[in-house]
Amino acid sequence: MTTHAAQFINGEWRLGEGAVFASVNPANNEEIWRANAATAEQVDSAVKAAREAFYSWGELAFEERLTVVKRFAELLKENSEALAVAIAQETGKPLWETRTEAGAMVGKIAISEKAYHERTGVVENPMPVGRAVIRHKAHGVVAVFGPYNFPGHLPNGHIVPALLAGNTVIFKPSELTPYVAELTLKLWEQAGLPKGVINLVQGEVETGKALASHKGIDGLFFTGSSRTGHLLHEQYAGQPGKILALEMGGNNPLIVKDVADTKAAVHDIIQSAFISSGQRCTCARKLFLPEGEQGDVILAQLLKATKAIKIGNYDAEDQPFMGSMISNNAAAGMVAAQQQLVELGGEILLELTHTEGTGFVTPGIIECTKVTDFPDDEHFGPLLKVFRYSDFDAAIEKANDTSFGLSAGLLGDNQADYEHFLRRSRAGIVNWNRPITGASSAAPFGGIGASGNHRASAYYAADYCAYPVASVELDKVTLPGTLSPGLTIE
Ligand SMILES: NC(=O)C1=CN([C@@H]2O[C@H](COP(=O)(O)OP(=O)(O)OC[C@H]3O[C@@H](n4cnc5c(N)ncnc54)[C@H](O)[C@@H]3O)[C@@H](O)[C@H]2O)C=CC1
Ligand SMILES: O=C(O)CCC(=O)N[C@@H](CCC(=O)O)C(=O)O
Repeated sequence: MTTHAAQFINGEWRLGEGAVFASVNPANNEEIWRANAATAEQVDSAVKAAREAFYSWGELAFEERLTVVKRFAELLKENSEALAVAIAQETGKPLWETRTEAGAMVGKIAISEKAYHERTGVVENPMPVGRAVIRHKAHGVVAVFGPYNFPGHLPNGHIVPALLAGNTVIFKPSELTPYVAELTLKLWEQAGLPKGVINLVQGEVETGKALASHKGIDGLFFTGSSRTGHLLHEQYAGQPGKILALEMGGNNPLIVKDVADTKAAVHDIIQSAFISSGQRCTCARKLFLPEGEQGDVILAQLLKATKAIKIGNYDAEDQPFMGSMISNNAAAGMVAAQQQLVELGGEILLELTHTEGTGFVTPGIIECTKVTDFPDDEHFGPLLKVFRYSDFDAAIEKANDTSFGLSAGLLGDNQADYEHFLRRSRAGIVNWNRPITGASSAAPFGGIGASGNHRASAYYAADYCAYPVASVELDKVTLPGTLSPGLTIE
């Protein structure tokens, strides 16, 4: 495959001037995309183009910006199958799932429009003299960094609200999913976004560093690993004027207590732990099961159902539940994580196995109750750690024993247990009798601790896309009826 013009800067597709990199289908290693990375100079051109475009884009009426964004939504709908196929080819996720991702991208537009008005609308309050008005203004030029696991939906969750608010954008996608980013940018171009309003810089870490450290950006919206997020946070220290929104990983617990329908519990556990081959930041990593008969029954059913999970190619006619992981390396990393847990005292109940040379793994379940030095790492794949408990409070305490705090859930039929769990749980998403994946775009999405920096995304993304401006206003300069003591104005 030859290189091609993959950098979208100032409304033009340009050849990158950096090193060549490629994207492969992780299921069969077929190359699907190849191009040269953007250099620091090209990143600089993108930032300058975005700055130039900001003045006119930011000053358009909201309805004018919305018109372009709605055209993008129409194009997304028309091209949703092509986009779903591209996401599936590049990530290995099955088509049934990537079709929902393409659908979520369309849904984001109406939700962001509503959030713009509700979260950042104009509010007027009368004052004894004049009125107090709250308005919101765009920050300016913002960088958006995306992860590979939802290469369409998650960057879109930053880009759409950022553009609606009036910012201009430089998008740096994951180097593992450049093809999906390119297709998405072509739709923005077709939608008629003025030149420079959105720019795409593709490349590996060097391109990311050049953008993140560029002095000309006013903000950075990041979804990705906690490790990279922490690096960015350190890099932004001492720059209080720049807005940094970090959506990072999790080490998420799911507790089961007193359920009548054990099959339903098994369903919700599988949806929580193994959807997207465990590559969702919200996935359950730790499962707390009660000691005794109920826990034994659920565990036996879970092992049986997990063993039966269908794994396969994204386009198999009989669709699999799990496709390939993102890469051979990521899959090998999961085998290493499993081995590390065994060395720490974990007991494999269902082995995670890897088809070497591909991203395919089978889901694994490992009993970790006796692991004393449990590592607080996010294992971003289909490996579920099981802990048996005798005391609910002790289970909640152990569930909270993590530096992360993204999602948590209780499967249990007793409402009082849920209310107790909700009070004690330390996470940004706390669910009851539902899987802990599949968060709603109509709610805030973010975590505490090492999972984020209190700039929740999804419905609350509007908040970090604009800053509030408070004004006290009166139509004419007017002398007050009563002057302050000691003043004489004649
Ligand atoms: N909380 C949330 O909303 C979500 C969090 N995630 C997390 O994302 C991770 C998986 O995504 P990955 O693509 O592996 O994340 P990553 O952190 O490796 O990469 C994210 C982005 O940052 C860039 N990047 C990497 N190192 C950089 C550096 N030193 N300077 C500047 N840019 C850099 C990458 O090129 C990519 O565009 C998981 O940890 C997952 O939990 C994924 C989805 C949602
Ligand atoms: O951002 C939104 O609009 C809602 C959040 C969302 O879609 N979350 C998904 C995927 C996030 C991930 O884990 O990568 C989910 O909760 O399953």
